[in-house]
Amino acid sequence: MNNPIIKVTQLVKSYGRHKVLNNISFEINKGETVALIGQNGAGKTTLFSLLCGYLKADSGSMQLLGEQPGSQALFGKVAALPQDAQLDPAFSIGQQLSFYGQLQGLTGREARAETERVLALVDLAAHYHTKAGALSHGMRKRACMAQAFIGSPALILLDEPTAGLDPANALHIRELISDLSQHASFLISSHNIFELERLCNKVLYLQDGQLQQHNAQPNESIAHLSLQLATGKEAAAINSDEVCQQLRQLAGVKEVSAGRNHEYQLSYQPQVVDDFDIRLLQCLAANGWQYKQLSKGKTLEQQLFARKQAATVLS
Ligand SMILES: Nc1ncnc2c1ncn2[C@@H]1O[C@H](COP(=O)(O)OP(=O)(O)OP(=O)(O)O)[C@@H](O)[C@H]1O
Repeated sequence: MNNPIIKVTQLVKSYGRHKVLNNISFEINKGETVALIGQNGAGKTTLFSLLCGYLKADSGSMQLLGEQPGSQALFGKVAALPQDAQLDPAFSIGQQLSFYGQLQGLTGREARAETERVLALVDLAAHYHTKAGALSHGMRKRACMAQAFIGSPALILLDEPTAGLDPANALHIRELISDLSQHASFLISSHNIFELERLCNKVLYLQDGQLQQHNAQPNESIAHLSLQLATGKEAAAINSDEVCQQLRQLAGVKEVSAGRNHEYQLSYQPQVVDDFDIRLLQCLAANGWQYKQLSKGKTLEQQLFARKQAATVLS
């Protein structure tokens, strides 16, 4: 039997007359790393706050590991990094994280060892005794993240974990999440969909109070290619309708669409021809078109953008 780590059913949350979450339902299973995406104000933090038990829903039900959000039984099993997580500036981060560990039932010695372990994970091992107020914004953020890792929880909720981090630290945190995802399930919100695309195998997309869900895993029966033609002097003469027409004639092609700057998106059935790339390059060469970039796969941005366009057309 499938026992979801998170089960949300027909959840509704309004602020006054503003219905932020309108009857949303979803499940997250053990071992999944799930992205929560949505525009500013879409309701991501509201959903996180509900899951953490900081806010009460108007209606609907939520279960985390079979328990109600905020339940004492979840202490140590579910960890959260809120968007505006803060540490007390007057105390050392080691003291604060150790205290949190002791609240989870660790002895003083165990809590100190655990704090050292999680601070090392986020490259702050040398700052055990540094007061939170003396850390940079990015270091404080990493310290808060370390707190979320204390005690090896089964479910970790991260609201914008890499916002405000420099690229090297953001990469380090992504790698850390990727390593830890072998042992814990993650729900991660971020505006950086490239990072979510690499980390997550499922995407929850909040829009207008509704949730759309889709797998970030590639569909084996349909493959995608992004092609950009060279933008030299001759490129101005390239007729994109003509390019689309020629590409559509290739065996296995399902769909071709033209974007800006001589960019084209192709979807095709890889099982129809096993040398599709070569045939595509032959087609370009035969027409005198040079490619600037050719990349496999469809980015999450393209998937979401396509969904949005479709929704706009339907409405
Ligand atoms: N305490 C509150 N009282 C009234 N309205 C609120 C409150 N908190 C949030 N909202 C509104 O609810 C909507 C969702 O806010 P929320 O912070 O959940 O969005 P978000 O997706 O996290 O946005 P962002 O990406 O900007 O962080 C917004 O329109 C916001 O103005």
